[in-house]
Amino acid sequence: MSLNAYDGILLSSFGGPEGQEDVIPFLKNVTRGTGVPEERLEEVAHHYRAHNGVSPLNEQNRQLRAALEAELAARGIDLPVYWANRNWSPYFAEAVTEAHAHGHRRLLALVTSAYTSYSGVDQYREDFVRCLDETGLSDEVSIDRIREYFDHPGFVTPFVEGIRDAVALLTDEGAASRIHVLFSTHSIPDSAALASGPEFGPGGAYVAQHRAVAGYLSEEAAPGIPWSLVYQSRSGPPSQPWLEPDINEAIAELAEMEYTAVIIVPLGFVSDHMEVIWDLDTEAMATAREHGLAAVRVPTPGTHPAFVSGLVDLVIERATEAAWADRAAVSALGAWPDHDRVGARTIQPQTA
Ligand SMILES: CC1=C(CCC(=O)O)c2cc3nc(cc4[nH]c(cc5[nH]c(cc1n2)c(C)c5CCC(=O)O)c(CCC(=O)O)c4C)C(CCC(=O)O)=C3C
Ligand SMILES: [Fe+2]
Repeated sequence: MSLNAYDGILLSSFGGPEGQEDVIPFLKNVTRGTGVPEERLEEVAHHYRAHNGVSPLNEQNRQLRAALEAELAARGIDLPVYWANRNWSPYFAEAVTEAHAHGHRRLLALVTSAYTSYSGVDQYREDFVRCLDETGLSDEVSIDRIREYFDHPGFVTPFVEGIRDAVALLTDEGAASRIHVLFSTHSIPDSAALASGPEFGPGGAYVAQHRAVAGYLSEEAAPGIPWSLVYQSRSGPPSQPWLEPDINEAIAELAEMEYTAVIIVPLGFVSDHMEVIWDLDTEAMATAREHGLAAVRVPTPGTHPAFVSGLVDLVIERATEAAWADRAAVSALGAWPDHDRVGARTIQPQTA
């Protein structure tokens, strides 16, 4: 298949440290210009230190790139996949310079972030603009960015399977009578949530998207089991309001309400990176144990075949400018709109 609209894919991610000596420089990159307090940085440094200073994220992205290459090849689509990050090497400027040197000019960015937020959308746009400026390639290279895929079948299918497995496991263990599903995502400041799409009310598009997918997953994979949307990985100064409740507080409250088991769904995350293996597998699991609750953490999409193939479907959808009605989406919000192009002389608006 020839997809003339693009000649390369830019797998775009957050980046993470690859050894103890990277931890502090990485955290400085992440928090530059933000009001994250010193105590919080030390706390988070400790999470990385406990894993030899290595974030699992980079290896997960290398595996995702390999899986995408295999899926593209299997479908006869000739597009190279470049991988680059916001906060750690390989940085966007390196990958875009390399892509340009190989003769590629029209890149499509697949971002490892499924929802609308500053971190997941606008900040990537700023990264792309800056990297084209820095490399002097703004006139030659363009970068389009795939739409938010929070309700694409490729992203939700791994969660459907994981939740069904967790229900079955807890039912076998006899804890079924009082299960609660906790859909967990990254807390962000209330003001940032609102700014993600004020037309959706106080939590903005960010909260509306999570609620929509959680509702779908509940019906599809855990019908009749109560659920709630909870938040994790709060940062920033204590004086600033962030989305609540925190997952650990929610677990304590469920124990008081005589629930006996929780299913923890890492709904906001694409792979098992540090926020998942520390804040959920280490902290939230310990909280559940303290309160005598059985707990199962569902896998993230990672390199699940449905996710990988869904990402390739999204590439095809964008490259062929698929009709709106043909764009896959499982939630009531429908397929999220495309974003405008960055670079290549003009910023061309994409029409829906
Ligand atoms: C919405 C969101 C996502 C999901 C969407 C997306 O993927 O973008 C996300 C992902 C991630 N966040 C990550 C790591 C960190 N995030 C931090 C800080 C912050 N995150 C925020 C939000 C988000 N973060 C915010 C509002 C801050 C406060 C500072 C600021 O206003 O920017 C800090 C600094 C320390 C701290 O404050 O916790 C670290 C180290 C990693 C890598 C994990 C690994 O290494 O395996 C990943 C995938
Ligand atoms: Fe973060």
